[in-house]
Amino acid sequence: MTDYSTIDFSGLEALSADEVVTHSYVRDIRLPSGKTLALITLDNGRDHTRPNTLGPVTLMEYGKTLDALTERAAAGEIDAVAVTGKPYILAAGADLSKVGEIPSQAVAKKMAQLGHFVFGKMKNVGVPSFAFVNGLALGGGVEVALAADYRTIDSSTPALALPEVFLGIIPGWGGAYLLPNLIGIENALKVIVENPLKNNRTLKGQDAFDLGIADAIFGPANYLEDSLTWADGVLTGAVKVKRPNEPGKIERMVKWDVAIGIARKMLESRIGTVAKSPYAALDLLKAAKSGTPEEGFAREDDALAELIAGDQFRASIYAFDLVQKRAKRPAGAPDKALAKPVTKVGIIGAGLMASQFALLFVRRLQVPVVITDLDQARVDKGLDYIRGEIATLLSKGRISPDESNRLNALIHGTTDKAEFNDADWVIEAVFEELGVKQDVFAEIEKHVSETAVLATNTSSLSVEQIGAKLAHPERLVGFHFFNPVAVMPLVEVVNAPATDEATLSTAMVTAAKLKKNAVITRDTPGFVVNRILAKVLGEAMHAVDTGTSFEVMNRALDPFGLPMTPFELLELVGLKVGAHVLDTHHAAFPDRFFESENLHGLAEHGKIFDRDGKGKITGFDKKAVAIVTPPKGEANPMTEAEILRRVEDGLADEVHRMLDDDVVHAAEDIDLCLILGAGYPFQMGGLTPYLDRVGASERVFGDTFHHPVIRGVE
Ligand SMILES: NC(=O)c1ccc[n+]([C@@H]2O[C@H](COP(=O)([O-])OP(=O)(O)OC[C@H]3O[C@@H](n4cnc5c(N)ncnc54)[C@H](O)[C@@H]3O)[C@@H](O)[C@H]2O)c1
Repeated sequence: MTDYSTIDFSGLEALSADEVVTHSYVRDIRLPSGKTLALITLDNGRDHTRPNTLGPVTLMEYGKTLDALTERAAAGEIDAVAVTGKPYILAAGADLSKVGEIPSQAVAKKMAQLGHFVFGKMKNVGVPSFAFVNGLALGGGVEVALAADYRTIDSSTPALALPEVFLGIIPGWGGAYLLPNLIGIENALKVIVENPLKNNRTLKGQDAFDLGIADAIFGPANYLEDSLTWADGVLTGAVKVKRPNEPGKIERMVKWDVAIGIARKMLESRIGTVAKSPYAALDLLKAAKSGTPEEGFAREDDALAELIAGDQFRASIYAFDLVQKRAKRPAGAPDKALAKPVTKVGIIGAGLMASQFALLFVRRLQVPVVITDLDQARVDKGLDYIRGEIATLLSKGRISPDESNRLNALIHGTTDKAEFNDADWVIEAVFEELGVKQDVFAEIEKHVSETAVLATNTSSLSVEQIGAKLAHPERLVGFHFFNPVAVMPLVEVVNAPATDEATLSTAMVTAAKLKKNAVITRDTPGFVVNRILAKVLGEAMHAVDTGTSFEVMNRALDPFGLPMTPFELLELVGLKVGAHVLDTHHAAFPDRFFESENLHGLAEHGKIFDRDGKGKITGFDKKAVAIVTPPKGEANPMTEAEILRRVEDGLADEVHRMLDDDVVHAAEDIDLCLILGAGYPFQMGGLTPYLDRVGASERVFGDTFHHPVIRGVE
């Protein structure tokens, strides 16, 4: 058992020279029964935009406060202790930028132990302890509350979460042990593993109460008074605390391991096995079934220290920073003041992509959206989809009946291009054929005003060539969404040679209004995401074309960390689309990109995998394997390691060229595109830190993309 009192934590303050200290202010409150409750308020003295955080100095002060209260409890001066936060905020957890500066695993371990040391004092204060979760509580903020005997929560709490797994670490200040023992294993898995991986989903006050994280819930109007009265009831015995989700014997003996097993399978199929933190969290949750809190906390210390010092946490911090900062202020964005107002949107094509972004435009811009296609039947199909989605949003309570009526009234479908006359933003998503797109724009230009902006959703054609028949090519910009549009946060904004500043600015401002992150790219084949994926998929197809088995190829890139295997990705984007993308890249860069006859064969055949009734992969389709397998004697199979190395080196070369050619402004933009447009996991930190870490950058161009290389410490 760790005796935290013997550990010297004094070195840790150095890590937080500029820590904004969250102070612990204490005041005594007389409860209705006459008992005295010492209320600690955590407050960093800043406004609500700077939540309380928990750096080493803060924790040490909180610890000293609890020491003083322990003495007062022993002297009989107080009957209870409670902790709450400044208005609407309990605490947002550790200051992660500082955690990233931890120099060694030994220091990381001390940081983990400091949390346990301090929060342990709450448990041992000698009188009943309460946490009043009066608002935002994230990570360590939740663990402050879990350390108390009882909790209440404000129903207006906007977000409560243990997001650590998302950032490559685990809830290591008590969360991984205490939460499952409070709310049961299935609920704890949701909070600690599933939600972080679902785009970092958080709980509202009511959700947290329903899961059993809090024992009582009160509205914001009299939250503190109500919590104090309730606490008084607990002290006097008038209130009996019930914990229906607390795990019983049967749950521990039967359900626990089963739930962990199911979660593990879910993880393996969704994110592969490369990301360490979700699996470390699973191991801790599994072990939390039995043993003392002290044993659980010691395991948390070890796991947290190892992860904090490792590559993946540093990579996550880098990725988090990109998404928080660089994505919000895109490199090379022109003056916003140049942007033209968008008061009516025209959409050409009512297919898969067009109908999805028609919905997005109407919801986010709240302006009339007119959609067209080759004939009325196709228009109607697109409209049916959009209206169906609006109905679903309404039935789920995501929009009000008024909003639903408004959106339906704003959407209009037609085959008459004259209805585009007053549109000031027109975007096309017709077939991916140059001639078709050129003709579509030449035709629409006859209808729209002089100043209307035109946008193309092409995935890989040249925007310059698409605009070749335009009288005003300066008004055309690439605006490349990713499927599914509602989920994928990226838009590649393609700045073609003729595109003028006002058009580019309109595109950037429009992307922001759509709540998408825009990255500006040059007008080069595949822009960023498809060029990288074409490289990966081309190498993968080349491996099987030359005789590597499907099994070997399909697993070879696992360490690279993409959320799915190359073959799964090909089926997801569609085999025909995939073949087309490879052809386009081969045509542009014949010396570096493979095309694949076999992929066309697979596209004709229609599938690679066998699947069960629920769509789950059960194996490779025999016919697909036969199509690709070369005749005996011609086969020259590769090993998994050879394929991985080819892909890594090929990507290092490609990214290096992209930067030389100014396809984007910096390596960070390529990383951002992969994270936001291809689901590349945070734990990998984007593509370029990965290529540096595995040595591909050095091998290929004798340098690294990042100086210093983003990696962990010993
Ligand atoms: N599917 C994806 O994942 C994806 C992702 C990003 C970009 N894109 C790009 O979006 C575009 C559309 O792709 P999609 O998957 O939505 O295809 P789709 O086949 O589902 O839709 C294309 C629609 O355009 C219509 N159309 C064709 N010619 C037209 C014309 N002259 N006037 C009006 N309508 C016309 C077709 O009838 C069809 O309904 C392509 O350029 C594609 O590369 C697709």
